[in-house]
Amino acid sequence: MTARIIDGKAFAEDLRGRIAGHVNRLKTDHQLTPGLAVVIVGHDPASQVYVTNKARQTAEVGMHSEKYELPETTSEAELLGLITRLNADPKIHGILVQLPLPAQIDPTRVILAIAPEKDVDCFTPGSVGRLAIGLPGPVSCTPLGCLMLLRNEFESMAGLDAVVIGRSNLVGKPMAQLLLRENCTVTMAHSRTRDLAEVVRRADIVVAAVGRAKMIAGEWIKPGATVIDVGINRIDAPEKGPGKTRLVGDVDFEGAKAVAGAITPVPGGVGPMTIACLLANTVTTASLINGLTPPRDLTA
Ligand SMILES: NC(=O)C1=CN([C@@H]2O[C@H](COP(=O)(O)OP(=O)(O)OC[C@H]3O[C@@H](n4cnc5c(N)ncnc54)[C@H](OP(=O)(O)O)[C@@H]3O)[C@@H](O)[C@H]2O)C=CC1
Ligand SMILES: Nc1nc(=O)c2c([nH]1)NC[C@@H]1CN(c3ccc(C(=O)N[C@@H](CCC(=O)O)C(=O)O)cc3)C=[N+]21
Repeated sequence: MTARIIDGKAFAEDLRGRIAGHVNRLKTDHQLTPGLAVVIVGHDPASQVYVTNKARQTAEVGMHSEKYELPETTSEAELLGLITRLNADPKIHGILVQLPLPAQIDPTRVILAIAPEKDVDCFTPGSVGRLAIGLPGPVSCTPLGCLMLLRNEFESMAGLDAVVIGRSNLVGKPMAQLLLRENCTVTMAHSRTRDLAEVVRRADIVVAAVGRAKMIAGEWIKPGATVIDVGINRIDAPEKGPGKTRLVGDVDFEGAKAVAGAITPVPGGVGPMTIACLLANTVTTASLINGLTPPRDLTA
């Protein structure tokens, strides 16, 4: 069996088209231009990829975008000061602070400083709580993107065995919540999981969000399973020339493709969906801040 390749890039393009339509309507009917501020501190390679692709696509859908690139040595007080200014800025409806942050900055303090109504990453306690009890609001961008791709694959996910590898607040935990909401039987795996291969072997749906190049082997995958690869890892690519690199996921793509039913590639899978969902969340928060009902087709 050779897996079908899930084209996240095309799906995201379609989603961005719908977002652009909503942005246009907010502009003409309500004189409202949704605005997104992205803050990056230091040089995490996955964050760099994210920022580059995001700035262009934000402009393409007609939104206002601001980018703050702060040096690795930025203090926690400086970052909190910037967030306070963005919280008060009426042009800004979404604030995204890229993780990971350098060691001198406590991510929890930063997350708690973000105005809840501008929390497009779904990081703050209120947003996380709403997601957990099933109330409407922004949903973490990457899990939302994965969910949209999965819903496109299945008429129903009820009763399927799903394993999420990784338990971060950014990806693993909210992903598990969404799969549970789809009535999957969800297993969460992490660095202390015993016999990960055996856990993965049982799964009809595998979501890998670890950050280790090709660590999920093809032989671990159940024949016919759907594999969603969230990982973004930059590895050396001497075949492209000296000093060149390329992006790979957490799954051994070639190995898994031979057994899986469907699989997302890296690049071109989850990454573009994350960006589209970030834009969708900014439309949602811009609407809510202005007392408007957010478009239903952009949320979970
Ligand atoms: N494509 C996209 O749009 C996005 C991609 N990413 C990428 O996804 C990956 C994960 O991101 P993020 O969740 O933020 O990462 P974190 O580093 O916050 O979390 C990694 C998780 O993987 C687990 N883990 C580490 N080693 C192993 C192992 N050997 N076996 C099983 N589990 C392990 C950790 O377990 P423990 O908790 O026990 O330490 C942890 O829960 C990264 O590559 C990141 O760049 C992230 C966001 C969006
Ligand atoms: N607060 C916070 N929220 C995040 O959502 C977040 C974060 N911090 N820190 C970093 C990770 C990483 N991440 C990516 C998103 C899209 C691509 C992406 O667009 N990927 C393209 C890459 C294309 C290319 O340039 O080759 C693809 O996979 O096709 C990559 C990485 C979001 N993250």
